[in-house]
Amino acid sequence: MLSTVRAVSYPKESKLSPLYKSAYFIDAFAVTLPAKRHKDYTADALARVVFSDLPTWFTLLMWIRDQVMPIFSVKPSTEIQAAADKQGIETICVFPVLSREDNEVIVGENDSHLDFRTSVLIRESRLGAVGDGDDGVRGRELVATTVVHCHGLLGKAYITVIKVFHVMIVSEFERYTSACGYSTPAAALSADLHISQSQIRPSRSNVHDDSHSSSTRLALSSVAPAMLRRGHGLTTRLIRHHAANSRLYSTNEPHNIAILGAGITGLSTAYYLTQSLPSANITLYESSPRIGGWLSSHRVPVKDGTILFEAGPRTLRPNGNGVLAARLLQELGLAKDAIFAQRTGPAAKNRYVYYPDRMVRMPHPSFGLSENIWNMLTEPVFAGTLWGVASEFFTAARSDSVQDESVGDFFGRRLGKQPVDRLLSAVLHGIYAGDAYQLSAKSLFPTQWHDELQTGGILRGVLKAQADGRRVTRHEADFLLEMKYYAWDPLLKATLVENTCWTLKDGLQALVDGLTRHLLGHGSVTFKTSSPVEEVKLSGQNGSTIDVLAKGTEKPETYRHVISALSPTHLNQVTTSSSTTSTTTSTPLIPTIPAVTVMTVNLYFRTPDLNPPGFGYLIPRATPFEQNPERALGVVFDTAYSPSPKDLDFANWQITDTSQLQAAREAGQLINVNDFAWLNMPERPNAQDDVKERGTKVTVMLGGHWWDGWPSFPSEKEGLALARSVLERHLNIKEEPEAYMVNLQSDCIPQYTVGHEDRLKTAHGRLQQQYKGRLRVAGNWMAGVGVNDCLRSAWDVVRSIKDNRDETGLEKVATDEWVRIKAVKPGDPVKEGERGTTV
Ligand SMILES: C=Cc1c2[nH]c(c1C)Cc1[nH]c(c(CCC(=O)O)c1C)Cc1[nH]c(c(C)c1CCC(=O)O)Cc1[nH]c(c(C)c1C=C)C2
Repeated sequence: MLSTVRAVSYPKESKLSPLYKSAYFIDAFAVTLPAKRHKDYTADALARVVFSDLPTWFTLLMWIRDQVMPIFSVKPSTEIQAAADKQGIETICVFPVLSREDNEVIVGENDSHLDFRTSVLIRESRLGAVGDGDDGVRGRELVATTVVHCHGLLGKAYITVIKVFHVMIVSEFERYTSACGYSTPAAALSADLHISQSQIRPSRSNVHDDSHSSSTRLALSSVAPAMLRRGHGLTTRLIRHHAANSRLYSTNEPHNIAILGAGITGLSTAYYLTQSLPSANITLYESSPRIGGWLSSHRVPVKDGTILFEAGPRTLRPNGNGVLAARLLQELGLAKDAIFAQRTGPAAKNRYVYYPDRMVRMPHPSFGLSENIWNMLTEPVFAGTLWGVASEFFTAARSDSVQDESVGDFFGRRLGKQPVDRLLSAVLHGIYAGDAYQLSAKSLFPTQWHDELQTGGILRGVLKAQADGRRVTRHEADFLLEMKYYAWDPLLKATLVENTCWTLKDGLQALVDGLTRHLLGHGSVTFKTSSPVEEVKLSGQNGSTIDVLAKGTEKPETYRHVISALSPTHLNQVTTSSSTTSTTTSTPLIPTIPAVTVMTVNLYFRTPDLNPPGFGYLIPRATPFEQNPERALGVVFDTAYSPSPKDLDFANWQITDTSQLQAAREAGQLINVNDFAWLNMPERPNAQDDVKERGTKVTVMLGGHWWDGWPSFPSEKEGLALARSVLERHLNIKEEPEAYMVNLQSDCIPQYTVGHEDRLKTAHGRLQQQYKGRLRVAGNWMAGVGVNDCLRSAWDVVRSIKDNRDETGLEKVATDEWVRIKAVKPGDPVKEGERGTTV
C-alpha cells in the first residue's frame, strides 16, 4: 500500500538545508515508497519520473508561461534547456541538474526574478517500518523540497501564482512513485522495457561500458514502461540519457582507490571521491603521523589569552579555483567559523612594496586618480611603469619560434626591466617565492604569452578581451559554468562577493579537520598514517590493477586506481624503484620540477598597531642589499584579517540594532561590521586571537629563491634573529615578541621554471605509457601552487575517474582548445560559438 502525499518539515539531511533560512518560499512533501525493491531506486531515477512525466495540463501551463514570461525578461523553458544543452549540463524536465548523489538530486535555475531549487531526496521513512513487510526492510520515502529566493516584486508575484499549480503537481507524486514501486526485476528485463545500446546517446565522451549498474538499470527500467508506451518524446529522451549516464555513477564492483599523501590535495581528492563515487573504498597513505601537510595552524598562549599562528597559507581567495574552497565552507558546515575580510577594508586596499628604503602603497581605485597618478610619478618603485605600459602597444611581438621565456625576460621585453625588477618580482615573491628570471612566462602568464602572438601584445589582448570576452581554455569555461549552477547559501554567496579573502577562527587547519571528520564519518575511507609508500607498480592481467607497497608491510595492496598527491621527487622515488613493465628503468617518471624552501617566522608583540593598516608588504629583487641583507621576501600583517576585541565589542559596531542584523541575515543580505563579516552574527562573531587587548601579529617570510643552492638553512634561532632584524629596520619594531613560531618549510613551493610545460607533457606521456591510466597525479606542481589550485587538481582527477576516463591528471597541459567567455546578464541571448557566463 502506498501512503498519500503529505507535507513534512523541511528535511535537515537535504543539501538544500542551508538555503531554508533566507528562502521566500519553501515547502516539502513526502510520499512513502513501496518496500519491495526500494533499495533499487536512485534519487535520479525517481526525479526523472517525477519531473518528466508530468500531466498534459502542466505541459499546457508551461507553454503559456513560455509565451508570457519572456516579456518580463524571464527565460522561456526552451532557452533554459538550450543553454544547458550547449553547456553540456544535464537536465531533468529542462531544469539543470545541480547536484546528484544516490539519495538526492537537486535541480534548479537562477533567473532574473527568482532562483529556485528542488531536491528529490530518498530517506528512511519517518512513518516507521512500512511497506510489504516480506523482506524486513525498513520503509523509505521520497521527499520533494522546493526552495525559492526572489529578487524582487516580479519574483514574488510569480511565485504567488505558481504556488497553486505547484501543490497540484506535488499531489501527482503518488501516481509516479507507484509506477516504479511495483515493477519487478523480471519485468525490467522483459523485451518491451529493453533499451538497446544503440538507442543510448551518452552525454559525455569516453564512457566505458565496463561498470554497468544492474541496480540502477533495474530502477530505471522499472519506471520506464509506462512512459515508453506513451511515446512521450521528452521523457523517452531523458530516460535514454539517464540510461547512458547511470553507468557513470554506480557500479557493481566498488572502486578500490589509493591516495598517496594526506595533505590538502590528498584529503580533498578523498572528499570528492566520497561525493562522486560514494561506494568507493578509499585508502589514504601518509608518511608522517600528521595529516594536513603545509596547512598547519597553532594556538599559542600569551599573557591575556591565546593567539593563532599559521605556519603555511593563512587566507584563501574566493575567486577562480577558490570557488571550491568556498563550497567546502558550505558543505563541511564551516561557514559559521569563517572570518571574511571586506573588499573595502584596509587589508584589501593597502598593499605595499618595499623599495628602495620604504614601504610604498600600491595604487587602489579608492585613493582617487590624482593620488594614484602622483604616486606613480614620484615614487621610484614605479619608475618606467607608465612609459612601459604606453610603449607596450607599439612593441613588436616575439618570433613564433620562441618556445618559452622567463617572466622577467618576457615582461622586460614588453614593459621594460624596471617594472619587472621593482614591482613584478615582488608579486612573484608573494606567490612563488621565486625568481622572475627563472619562472616561465608561458606557464605563469599563459594569457599574455598567447596574446603577444595572437593579438600583437598584452594591451591589445586586454582590449580584445574587453570586446570579445576573456580567453580561457574550454576546460576552464566548463568548470566555471558548472560552478555557476552550485546551490549556494545566498548569504554565503553574498558574503564571498563582498569580501576579498577569508580564513577560519581556528586557522586553515580547520579545513583539514573538517575534511578529516567527513572522511572518518563516511565509513569507507581508511587512513594509513606513518605509512610511507615504498613502491607503486602495475599488476594484474595486462596491468589492469595497481599495487602499493607501504613501509613495514610485507605484501602490497592491490587497487583499481592510485592517485598520487606526492611531490614529483617523492613520486619518482616510489615509481622508479622497479619499472611497471618487465624491464627496470632509471628514468624518473616526472622530469625534475624544482621547489624552493621558505622560512615563516610568526611574531606577536604586545603593543598594538606596530604596522600601518594593510595586508603587508613584499620586497622586490631590486631593493638594495643593505635594505634586505636577511633575504626576506615580504612581511604579512596578520592582524589585518584578525578582528580585534574592539571589533567584537558590540559598542563599537557600526550597526548595533540586532533585529536589523538578524533581518538582513534572514533576507540573505550582508552587513559588514568594522571591515569584517561573519555569517553567524550577531550571535557570536569569530576571531582568531582570544585576547583581552589585541597586540600586533606579523609573519616574516624568508628564503625562497634567495636560498637556491644553499647547503643548509638558518636554524630556528637564526631565523628569529633575521626576522627581528627585518622588522626593526623596516618597521622600527624593537620590542621583544611575546610569542613567536619559526617553521622551515623545505621544498614547499614548486617552481614552474622555463620549459615547465614541456616537462609536464613528458610526465604525461610517461605516466600514460607506464601506468596505462591506473596512476593519476594531482597537487601543486602542475597548474597552480596555492591551496585553491590543489583543490582544483583534486576535483579534476576525481572527475576523470567518475567519468571512466583513463587519464593521468596532466591532460589539460598545453590544451589548444580555447574559448572566450564574457559576462552576460541573465536573459541575454548567447550567440552561436560564444560561451556566456556570469561567474
Ligand atoms: C606561506 C607562504 C606562501 C607563499 N606563497 C604561497 C604561500 C602559501 C602561495 C600563494 N600566496 C599567494 C597566492 C596567490 C593566490 C592567493 O590565494 O592569494 C598563492 C598561490 C598570495 C599571498 N601571498 C602572501 C599572502 C598572505 C597571500 C594570500 C594567501 C596566503 O595566505 O598565502 C604573502 C606571502 N606568501 C609567500 C610570501 C613569500 C609572502 C610574502 C609576504 C609565499
